[in-house]
Amino acid sequence: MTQRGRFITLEGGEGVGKSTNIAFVAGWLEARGIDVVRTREPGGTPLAESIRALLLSTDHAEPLDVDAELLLMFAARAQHLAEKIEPALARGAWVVCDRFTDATFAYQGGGRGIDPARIEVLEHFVQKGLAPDLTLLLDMSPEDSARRLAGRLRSENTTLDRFEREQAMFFTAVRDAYLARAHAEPRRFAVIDAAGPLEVVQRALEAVLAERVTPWR
Ligand SMILES: Nc1ncnc2c1ncn2[C@@H]1O[C@H](COP(=O)(O)OP(=O)(O)O)[C@@H](O)[C@H]1O
Ligand SMILES: Cc1cn([C@H]2C[C@H](O)[C@@H](COP(=O)(O)OP(=O)(O)O)O2)c(=O)[nH]c1=O
Repeated sequence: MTQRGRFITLEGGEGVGKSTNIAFVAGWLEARGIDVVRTREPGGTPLAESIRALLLSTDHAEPLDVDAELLLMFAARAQHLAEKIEPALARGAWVVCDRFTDATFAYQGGGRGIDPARIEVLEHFVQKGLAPDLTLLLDMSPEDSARRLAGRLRSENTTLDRFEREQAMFFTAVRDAYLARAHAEPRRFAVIDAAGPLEVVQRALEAVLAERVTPWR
């Protein structure tokens, strides 16, 4: 029987380096012969990416209700799990995902102020017990990440999405919620200081992967 794959997630605030480092994590695993599926949330399948577009859009005249936002996150997640994550894990591939449910607890829980107990109800309903095996939390102060985001905006000439338009207080609450979750589940989480130069961040990631992943093989 094929051994089920492992599920690794990358988390953190805006501009902490998740997209940059997901390639590094996937490459590290692939170099060790692991079949890796790289994906992201919200999104990861065509339909879930359509829900993502709706969630990030600033084109609607009416505000998006916070519960509607929460339900759309989980609707995208249900689709992503059914179409991509579960089949990949079942065939023995490892899934490396840019954000997952910890982001919901951080953004919709910490940022928007939704009671975490209500988020847990949806977590159980949609995930039916599935949880990441390892979560790499890239941690950085909201001030530093705002500076990085500003740099990216200048170089790529893009506009801010619906979340990126939030105020500093929102991002502080997001960070605090992430750190509280990492503190509560130290065996699943590894917190990595993301404020340093890329080589330093990647050396820290490599150390965590060597320590946590090697015993699984
Ligand atoms: N350690 C680092 N030091 C400096 N700049 C970085 C570092 N990691 C990523 N960046 C840059 O910061 C910006 C945001 O990184 P990105 O990977 O897109 O973050 P995220 O996916 O978390 O939003 C990009 O312009 C990226 O090149
Ligand atoms: C997965 C997820 C993302 N989000 C938000 C965080 C991000 O602002 C946005 C899109 O994620 P992402 O593309 O990772 O943003 P960035 O690369 O700018 O850091 O969706 C939630 O609010 N809840 C969730 O459950």
